[in-house]
Order: sequence, then structure tokens, then C-alpha cells
Amino acid sequence: MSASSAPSTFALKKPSLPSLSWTNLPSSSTFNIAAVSFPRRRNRASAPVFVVAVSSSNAKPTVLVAEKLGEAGISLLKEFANVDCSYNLSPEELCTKISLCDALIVRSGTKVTRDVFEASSGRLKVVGRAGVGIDNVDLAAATEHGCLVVNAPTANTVAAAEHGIALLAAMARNIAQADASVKAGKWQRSKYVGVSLVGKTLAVMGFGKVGSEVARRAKGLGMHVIAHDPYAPADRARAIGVELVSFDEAIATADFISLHMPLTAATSKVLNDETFAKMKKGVRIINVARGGVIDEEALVKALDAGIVAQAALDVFTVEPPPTDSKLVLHEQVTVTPHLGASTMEAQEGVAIEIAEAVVGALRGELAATAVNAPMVPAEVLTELKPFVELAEKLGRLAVQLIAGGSGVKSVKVTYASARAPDDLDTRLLRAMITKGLIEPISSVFVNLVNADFTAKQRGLRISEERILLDGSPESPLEFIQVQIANVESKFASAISESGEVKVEGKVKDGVPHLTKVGSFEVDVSLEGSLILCRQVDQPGMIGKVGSVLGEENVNVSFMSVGRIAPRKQAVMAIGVDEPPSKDALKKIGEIPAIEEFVYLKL
Ligand SMILES: NC(=O)c1ccc[n+]([C@@H]2O[C@H](COP(=O)([O-])OP(=O)(O)OC[C@H]3O[C@@H](n4cnc5c(N)ncnc54)[C@H](O)[C@@H]3O)[C@@H](O)[C@H]2O)c1
Ligand SMILES: O=C(O)[C@H](O)COP(=O)(O)O
Repeated sequence: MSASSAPSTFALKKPSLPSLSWTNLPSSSTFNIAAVSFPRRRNRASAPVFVVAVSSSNAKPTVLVAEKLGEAGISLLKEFANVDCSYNLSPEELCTKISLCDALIVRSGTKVTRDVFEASSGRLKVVGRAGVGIDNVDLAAATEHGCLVVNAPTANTVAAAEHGIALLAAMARNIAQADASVKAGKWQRSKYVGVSLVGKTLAVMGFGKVGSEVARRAKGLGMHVIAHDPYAPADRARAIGVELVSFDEAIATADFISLHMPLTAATSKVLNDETFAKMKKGVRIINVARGGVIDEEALVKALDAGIVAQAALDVFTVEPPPTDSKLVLHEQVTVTPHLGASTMEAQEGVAIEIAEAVVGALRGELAATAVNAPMVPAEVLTELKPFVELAEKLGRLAVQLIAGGSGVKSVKVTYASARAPDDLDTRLLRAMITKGLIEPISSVFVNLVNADFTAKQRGLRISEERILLDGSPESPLEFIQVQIANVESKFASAISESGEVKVEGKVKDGVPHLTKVGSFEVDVSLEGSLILCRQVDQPGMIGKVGSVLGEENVNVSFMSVGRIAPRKQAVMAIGVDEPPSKDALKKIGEIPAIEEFVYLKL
């Protein structure tokens, strides 16, 4: 943002004439913010979408691909961006490179830490995780830096499930150990007698995409499948003949336990000394989720004690695991080097999925796989579009009405709608009001990803209220009102009866309109910029102001007067296409009946 941007607010109270006070508010036009865009949908018309806000410059963006990505994905990226494929970067090298990149694509091998976001100095707008697990990305830091994180959650599901089944079967029949033995010149047929799968109970821990595919396949092998997942709907499990059970029941009854939950604070080391002790003696464990869900030392002990007969592991707490890892070297353990997603088909699919998500996000489009932004369904977004504009403009107007020195701390937003509260998702509107409130007075970039965080960080409390109106629920909202408490206004008429700076607006024919300022009713479309004047209502006022602007070649787009009563005080709202000069504003202030006025940039 340029510190020398044109003054954007002019405020004057009649008694302070002629000492005109200008307040320099940074103009959003000096930074490229693609706030929220509503692009044409390619497909998945009703798929959930997420809102992104990106575009740091007009030049071609640069995408750093830090781990091997399928060719199809690289080609897609190259159509839109400069692509830098640099693999095996050290953390320091990554931090150095990142300041020149708009997007970063990684798999599970790169730690995208807070240091990376800090080193990017705000340029990094999207992190694409070419896969599912995002435990290698510091999501809190990404959100704080307004950086969108997208993943590719579907393309490797089948590959991971197939790998789980491959490990299950290989472990049960000692395939890896027997293979090594034959290659070592031995023929140990009695040593490698396995166990059968048919009729055995498999507990699937985490009944999401991979877990349910594993369950489906295990049923095909004749296994009895149960699952534990506190968040999975029972009917989805029932539909494939799987019973959802408690954690304790799952681990106590299973002959095989297959792990498919994400690594979170709740799942970290969920298999530990205590939980191994509750398992059936001779249980077999498969892990293609994340190493951290098992306490690896406890697993070694459980293997040695015979509680766990065998384990088959694709993932480890530290990857690669130490070469002297007791777990990896254990005779009863089969290991693979995090190969779950590594099929040709999955890698091609993941590369395309992530390249599309990253390019879309860089274009400011809606990303269907955002991880750190709230989900807003496509149809809701289309309907909310004009209200999103209204919300941002009301925020912008409200904050520009505040007198310099008044800290904005408490903002109340009221949404009036004939729709039931559950039918109105206000997260997007709140984010845009926050953007409108913060951006004119700071250099912070606000988007849907970081709006709530940014507001909190600045001590800005935004409370929301919904008013349920009678009438047709066709439109999602009748009006939005923004009130800022405990502040002084540079335009006294903007203060409501209850003492807050208040602006209210609605959408008419798809265009946002300002309909109330303080307690004055106005009606002016929110396009271009706005002059608000308080005057004594009398004939000729519109003409006088209009001719000052006309002389300056400033085009008036809209004008409306709201008054308390004829010949009493009135507020005139004038929409202008061009910013009036200081001189023109001074002349307006000098019109005798005008008591105060303010020029506001939208
Ligand atoms: N080894 C690999 O290469 C590979 C490949 C793909 C996925 N994965 C990993 O597999 C896991 C599952 O991936 P997915 O795509 O199925 O994810 P998903 O989000 O579709 O499913 C995860 C499921 O775990 C459930 N869950 C969350 N907390 C739980 C808890 N405390 N107990 C039980 N269940 C819980 C969730 O409700 C969800 O249904 C992830 O950890 C992912 O990173 C690994
Ligand atoms: O979470 C995932 O998608 C898998 O663990 C795959 O990770 P990878 O992309 O590093 O193979």
C-alpha cells in the first residue's frame, strides 16, 4: 500500500472552518485484492465451495513445487504461472525461496512451518497439499497470514485403501518376511504359516474416505467389519454393512485394527500402553494413516509381550524413521516407506486435483478443497453476491465515519431477513464487513481466511444479531445494519439515537444501496464514492451542491435527501463517479445551509 495514496476522506464540521482536516486513509485500489469472486462453475454445480482472496500483482504468479508432482499437474500449472520445481530444499532454502512465490505445493515430506509464512512477507497466498493429510502445514500460521491452504482430498483415497488391504494380507501371510527369507537362500515353510482373514473381525478406526473403502474391501474378503468414528453418520456405515461402535469395544473385540483417522491432538498416540492393554491378545495392527497416532515405544513393548502379534506400518512418527528403529527392525513388523498414495494413477490424479485448486485460488476463484476457510455452498454464494458487496461497503462507510483517534472496538451487525436464522450463513458477510472495517485504516490484507483472526487480533469485537421479518423469504436478506459503539463521528448525523455510528443498506435490483445514516433515511446506490451533507431543508440545496460538482466536472450518479420534517434538518447523500477536488469540497462546505459534510470513498 502506498503511503502517498490520495486522501480518501474529507470531513468538516461547520464550526471548524476554514481549517480543513484531511485524513489519509489508504486506498484499497493501491493493492491488488481480489476479494471474493464468483466465477463460472466448471462442473460440480452444487458442490461445496470455499471463498478465496488472492492476487498479489498483475505479473504471472510463481508457484514453487517443493516435492515431486505428476506431469499433468505441472503442465496445468505452467499454463498459468511460472513454475519452480525445486525438490529436497532444506528449511532454510525453503524460507529463502518462498519470499518470491505466490503459491507452494508440497506432499507430506515438507514441513510448512510458521517460519515459512513469516519468511514469505505476505506474498504466499496459497499452499497446496498434493494429498490428504495437512499435519505438515501449520494451519494456524497460514490462517494468521491470510494464506489459503488447499488439499487434494479424493484422488489418493483408493490407493491408500488398496495399500491398507495389501498390508493386511501381506502381514497375515508373512509375505515380506518370507520373501526376504527365500532371497536369503532359505526355505522356511513352517516358520511362515499365516492366519486367515475370513470370519475375522476388523476394526476400522476412522470411517472417512479411506476407512470406508478399506471396510468395503475387507467385507469382500469375508471379514466381519466394525468401525469407530465419533463423527461418522451411522447410516453411511450401515449402508455398507458396518456397525459403528465405541473406541473401547472396537479395540477389545478386533482381531485386526486398521487406523484411518487424521493426526490431531485427540488422536495423537491414541494407541498407547493403556489402550494396548485393552486389546485382544494376538491382535494385528495396520497403520496407513499417520505414524503419530501410535505410541511407537508402546507398540514395541506390546509386540514383545505378545499382545500385538504383528503390525504393518506405512507411516511413522518421524519419516524416514531412524535406521536403528526397534519398531522397523522388529521381526513381526512389515513396513513400507509411506507408499499409501504412491500409485501411478493416484499421483496423476492428485497432481491434477492440486494444480486446479491452486490455479483457481490464485485467480481468486472459489476453491472446493480449502482447508482453513469456511465452506459456503455454491448456490448460497451466488445468492449472497450482492450482499457480500453491500457488507464490505457498509464496513468501509462505517469506519470512515469515525473521528480520528476513536478506536473501533465494538461493532454490531444486524441482519434482517424473512428467512429462518438457520437458512442464513453469515460468515462470508461478517468477513466482508471486517474487511471493509479494517482495510481502509490499515495495511492488513483481509480475506475470508483471516477475517475473524484479524478482527480478534485487533481487539475488534463483532457481534451479530438477526431480526426475523414477516414477508417473503425469497431474498436472503432485507437489510444489513452496521453499528459502531463508543466512538465519535466526524459526521455527527451518523450517530443514531442510541449513540452509535450507524449505517444501514439493502440490495435493490442486485445493487447495494445505502438506506440509512444515523437516524436519517437516504437512498443512494453504493457505486463510486459518496458525499453526505447535513443541511437545513430548503429549496435549491440539491441544485447548489450539484452545480458546485458540475463546475468541477464531477458526475453525480445518485442523490437522495432524508429529512426529519419539512424545513428541518435533512441529510443529503450524493453519489459521485469521480473524486471531487479539495476545492470543490471546500465550496460545498461554504454553502450557508450546510452544517456538516463528509466525503467517503467506497
Ligand atoms: N499412507 C498414505 O499415503 C495415506 C494416503 C491417504 C490418506 N492418508 C491418511 O489417512 C487418514 C484418513 O484419510 P481420509 O482421506 O480417509 O480422511 P477423512 O477425513 O476422509 O477421514 C478421517 C475420518 O477420521 C475420523 N476421525 C476423526 N477423529 C477421530 C477419532 N478421534 N477417532 C476415530 N475417527 C476419527 C473423521 O470423522 C473422519 O471420518 C489421514 O490421516 C490421511 O492423512 C494416508
Ligand atoms: O495424506 C496423504 O495424502 C498421504 O499421506 C500421502 O502423502 P504423500 O503425498 O506424501 O504420499
